[in-house]
Amino acid sequence: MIYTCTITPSIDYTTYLPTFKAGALNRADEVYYYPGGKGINVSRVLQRLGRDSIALGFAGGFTGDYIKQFLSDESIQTDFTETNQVTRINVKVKADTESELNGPGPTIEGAQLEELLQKVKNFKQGDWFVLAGSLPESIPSSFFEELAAACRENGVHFVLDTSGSALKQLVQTKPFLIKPNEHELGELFDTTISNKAEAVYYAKQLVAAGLEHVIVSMGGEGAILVTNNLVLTAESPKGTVVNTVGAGDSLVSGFLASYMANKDAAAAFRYGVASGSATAFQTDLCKETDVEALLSNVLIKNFDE
Ligand SMILES: Nc1ncnc2c1ncn2[C@@H]1O[C@H](COP(=O)(O)OP(=O)(O)OP(=O)(O)O)[C@@H](O)[C@H]1O
Ligand SMILES: O=P(O)(O)OC[C@@]1(O)O[C@H](CO)[C@@H](O)[C@@H]1O
Repeated sequence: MIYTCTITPSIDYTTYLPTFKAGALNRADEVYYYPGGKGINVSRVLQRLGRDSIALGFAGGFTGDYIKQFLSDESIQTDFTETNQVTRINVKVKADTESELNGPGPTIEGAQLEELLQKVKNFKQGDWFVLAGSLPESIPSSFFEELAAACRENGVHFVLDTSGSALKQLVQTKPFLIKPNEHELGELFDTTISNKAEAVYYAKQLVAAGLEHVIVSMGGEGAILVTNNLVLTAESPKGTVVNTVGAGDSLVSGFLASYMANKDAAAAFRYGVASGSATAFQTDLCKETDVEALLSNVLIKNFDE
């Protein structure tokens, strides 16, 4: 089974308007209320690609109920730990520029963390655990290290998509896959990454330190993949960008769905990049037919030093 975990879920209140003026009253033409948070997006795309998963994490209040109902309507199993706080609403403004306003994560009590840890300890060999999204500073990083250790002990593949100091700490647990974007990879090495050659240079250091698959996503520029025996670059397909929220999560889902089917990292990389772009080209997350239609437009090359 694949388990996704979103410590800080959200409702993504996604608004479309021609122009946005800070400090003025703006009126949107269209609005959408999607369940969000990176692990939840991964579960939603996996479901669209024909893979079951169980979405874990913390949810509470009327927004938490909305998220659970929405996922249940999409036939996605959930096993959230209930909090007594209202799950955040993240505001996404799609106008002449894209702006985002994300709320803070919840405060989680010790007993609630313990509940999640016990769930992870019960995973079986060959299961997958995708920990994705921001990890509140109020939760000690030792907790996430315990989750990673439980995965290692039970033969569970650990996939990590987070940022900031949490990424710095957890990269040392040598996940099966990490997928930072170029800014997150830059933060990890206290530098700025501005092209694929630089991304490859730093991703190689992570693989040398024991990570199995490092994908660095670079928005409209595509992505790179480094493993022990592959160094690949991908140019993403061209298209009309509508909403890039969740594009990175779609890349992760596409990679995992394909990798589980064929155990072929290069093919999975192509599928992941196509999934990311398919999401960027529509309001909601991609569907399987959108991904299949873009596959041949992803240009994969071996990286030449
Ligand atoms: N403008 C774009 N045109 C085509 N493809 C895109 C575009 N933006 C994103 N993508 C696709 O989606 C993938 C992931 O995008 P990106 O690097 O923006 O992820 P991210 O920063 O993790 O996003 P998020 O956190 O919103 O999920 C890219 O590798 C690419 O395949
Ligand atoms: O605040 P975080 O946890 O870093 O990111 C949360 C978020 O921006 O990421 C997802 C897209 O990847 C959205 O669904 C969600 O609103």
